[in-house]
Amino acid sequence: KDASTDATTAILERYFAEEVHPTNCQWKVTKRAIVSDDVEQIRHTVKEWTSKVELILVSGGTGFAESDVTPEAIEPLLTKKASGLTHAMLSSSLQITPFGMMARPICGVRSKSLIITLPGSPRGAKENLAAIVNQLPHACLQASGKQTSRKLHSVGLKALEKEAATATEGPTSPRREHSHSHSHSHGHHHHHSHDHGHGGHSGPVRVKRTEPATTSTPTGISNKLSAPITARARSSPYPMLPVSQAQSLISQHTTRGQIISLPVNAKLIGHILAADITAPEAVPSFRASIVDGYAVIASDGPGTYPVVSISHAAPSEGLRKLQKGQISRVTTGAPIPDGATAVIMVEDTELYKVTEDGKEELEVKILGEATAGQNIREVGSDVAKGSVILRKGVEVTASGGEIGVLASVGVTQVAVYKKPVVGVLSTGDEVVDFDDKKRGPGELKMGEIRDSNRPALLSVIESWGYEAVDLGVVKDKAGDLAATLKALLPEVDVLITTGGVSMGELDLLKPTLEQSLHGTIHFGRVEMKPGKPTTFATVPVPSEAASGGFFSSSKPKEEKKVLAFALPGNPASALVTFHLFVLPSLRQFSGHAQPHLPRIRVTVDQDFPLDPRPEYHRVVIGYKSNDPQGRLWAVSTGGQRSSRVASLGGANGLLCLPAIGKVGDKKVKVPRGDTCEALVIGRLVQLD
Ligand SMILES: Nc1nc2c(c(=O)[nH]1)N[C@H]1C(S)=C(S)[C@@H](COP(=O)(O)OP(=O)(O)OC[C@H]3O[C@@H](n4cnc5c(N)ncnc54)[C@H](O)[C@@H]3O)O[C@H]1N2
Ligand code: MOO
Ligand SMILES: [Mg+2]
Repeated sequence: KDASTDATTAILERYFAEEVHPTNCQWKVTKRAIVSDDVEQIRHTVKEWTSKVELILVSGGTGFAESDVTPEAIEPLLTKKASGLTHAMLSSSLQITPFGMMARPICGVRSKSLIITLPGSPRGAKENLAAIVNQLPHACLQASGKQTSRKLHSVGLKALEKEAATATEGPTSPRREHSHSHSHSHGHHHHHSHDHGHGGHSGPVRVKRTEPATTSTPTGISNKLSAPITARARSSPYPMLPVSQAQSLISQHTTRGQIISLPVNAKLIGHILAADITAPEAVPSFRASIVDGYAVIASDGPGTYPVVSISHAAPSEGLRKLQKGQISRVTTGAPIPDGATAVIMVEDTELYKVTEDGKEELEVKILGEATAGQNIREVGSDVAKGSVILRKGVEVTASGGEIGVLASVGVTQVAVYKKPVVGVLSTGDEVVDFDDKKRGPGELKMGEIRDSNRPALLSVIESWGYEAVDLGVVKDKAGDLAATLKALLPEVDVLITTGGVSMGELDLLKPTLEQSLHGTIHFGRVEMKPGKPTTFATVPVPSEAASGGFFSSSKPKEEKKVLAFALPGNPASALVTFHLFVLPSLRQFSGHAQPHLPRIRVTVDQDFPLDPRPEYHRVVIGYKSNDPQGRLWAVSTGGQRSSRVASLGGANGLLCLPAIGKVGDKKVKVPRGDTCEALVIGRLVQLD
C-alpha cells in the first residue's frame, strides 16, 4: 500500500548500500516505486525505467496465487532471457527451503537494463539477490553495452569499470562458486584463474584470487575468524564429497616417507622395504643333518657299521671324511662329514656293540635302505648366497617371518620408508583429561566431558605401529588454536584433531587451517554417516631440518606439508573416519602399495535399516561353527549414534551400508541373510 509497510525495498536498499560490498561496487539506487499486482502497472513502470538504470529489481508477485502476475508482466518485455540467473536464484533457495520450488522468478534484458524478479518476502528477496549479486556487475556491463568501450560515465558504474579493469576477484567471493571442482585449492598465495566463458564478449574475464581464502557470501556472510556470529554461513559452503573421492584426494596429497636405514629388531615391524635384499651368505652354510641319527653312504645299504665319528650341532673343526663301510653319529642341525650321502634316523637303527665301559657306541645296525640326499640340507638349499630374500615393497610383518629371514643371513640393517609421526590434538572448551585428578568419578562439572578421542586415537595409532604424539587439549579460541598448531606442527608429519569442524560458532578448525595456517582445505564434508564434517587439509610448515640450527638462515628455507585431518568431535565419528581416511594415508606414507583396509563380503545376521547417507555401521565379523557354508557373518554392535563410542567396542568391521534407495530403487534395508561389503578393522572372531 505504501512505503511504511514495505520492508523489502528497505532491506534491498540497505543491502546495496553496505559499506564494503562484496562486489566492490558502489551501487546507487535512483528510483523506487510501489505498484499493485497489476500487469499493466508493472509493465508501465518497468518500461519507463528501461535504459535509464542498469538494473531493475522487481519484488513480489512471483508465487502461485491468483494475484501473482509479476513474471507474466515482465516476460513479454524481455529481449533476452537470463535463465542462468533464474537458475542460480532457484537453486540457492532450494538449499535453504523446499518452498523455493514455489517461486517463479524471471530475469532478462530489455534494452540496456537488466531486470530481475525477486520474492516478496524481505528475507527471500535478499537471499535470492545474494545468490547472483557477484555476477551483476559483469551482467550489467554487458547488458548496458558499456563492456567493450571501457568508458563508463555513469557514476553508478565507475566501480564496475575498476573491477573489470583490474579483473580481480575480491576476497569475499563465495566459495560455493568453486564447489564444482574439488581440486581447486583456496590456499594462501594461490593464484586461481577462472574463465567466465560467457559467449559473445571479446575475451574471458580473468579472475584471480590474491587474498587468503575466506568463505563469504554477498549477504556479508563470512567465515573470517574475526567475523561475528551473525555473519556465519547458515549452510556449509563445502561440497559433500563421496567417500571414494575424499579418499583419492587424500591419496593424491600423501607422499611416501623418505628412505632411512634401520637396524633389524622389533621396531622394524610395520616398515616397508625400500630396496631388494640379497643374502650375503648361504643358509645353511654347511651340509647339515635334518634328523638325529647316523650319516651313511647310501650305496652301502643296510648292515652293521662302525661309528667312526660324532658330529653335534656345534661349531666344529671339520670331520674326517667318511669311508665306505663307515657311519658317523649326528644330531639335528649338525655338520655332516664329507663322503656321507644320507642320514638314517636313530629310530631306524639298532645298537650292536658298545665300548668296555658300556658308555659309547662302537657298532650300529642300519635297518633300512637310504636314498642319496635323504635328511640332508645341502649348502644354500634354504637360502642361496646372493639370492633375493625380500623384495622392495614387502612389509616387515608382525608374523616374524621377515625379521627371521633377515637375521638368518646376517643382515643387520635395512633400507625402509620412514613411517609418519602422528600428532593427536583434542579441541573443545568442554574437554577435560579423562584421568583428571580433580575430577574423580561423578565429579564432572555441568557441560564437561572426558576426552575419549585422544586416548582412543593414540592407542589405535600405536597399535598399527606408528609413532603417536600426544598434543593435549586446546580451547575453542581462535588465537589459542592457531598458536598451538603453529608450535606443534613442525613436530609431526600428520596431524589429527577432533572437534570443531561442523557448523557451530566455536567450530574453528576450518577457518584456522586456512586463514591462520595458510593451509589448503581439500575437502570439508563427506557423504557418510558418521563423519559428515570430516576435513582434510595440507598445511605448509617449515621443516625441522630447515628451522633452527645456527647456520639455517643462510640456507634456503625448506618446507614440508603436514597432512591435517580435522575429524569430527563425536567419538564414534572420530574413530570411524580415522579408519577410513587417516589410516590409509599413514599406510601410503609408509610405502604400502595397498593402503586401504581389506574389504570383504559378509552375510548380515539381522536387518540393517538404511540411512540417507552411506553408513559405516560398526559390526562384529566372524564365523559360526554351526554354519555349513562357512560364511562370515556381521552382527551389529548396537546403537550407532555418533556420540556412542561403545559402538566401536568389540567392533572388528565397518559394514558399508549404501544410502537409502532413491526414487525407483526403494531399498530401505539390507535384510538378514543378504550379503554386504565390510571393511576389516580388527581380527576376525568366532561368533559362537
Ligand atoms: N547445524 C549442524 N550441526 C551439526 C552438523 C551439521 O551438519 N549441522 N553436523 C553434526 C555432525 S554429523 C557431527 S559429526 C558433529 C561434529 O561436530 P564437531 O566436529 O564440530 O565437534 P564438536 O562440536 O567440537 O563436538 C561434537 C561432540 O563431540 C564431543 N567431543 C568433542 N571432543 C571430544 C573428545 N575429545 N572426546 C569425547 N568427546 C568429544 C563434544 O562434546 C560434542 O558432544 O556436529 C554435528 N552438528
Ligand atoms: O556425521 Mo556425524 O559424524 O553423523 O555424527
Ligand atoms: Mg561443533
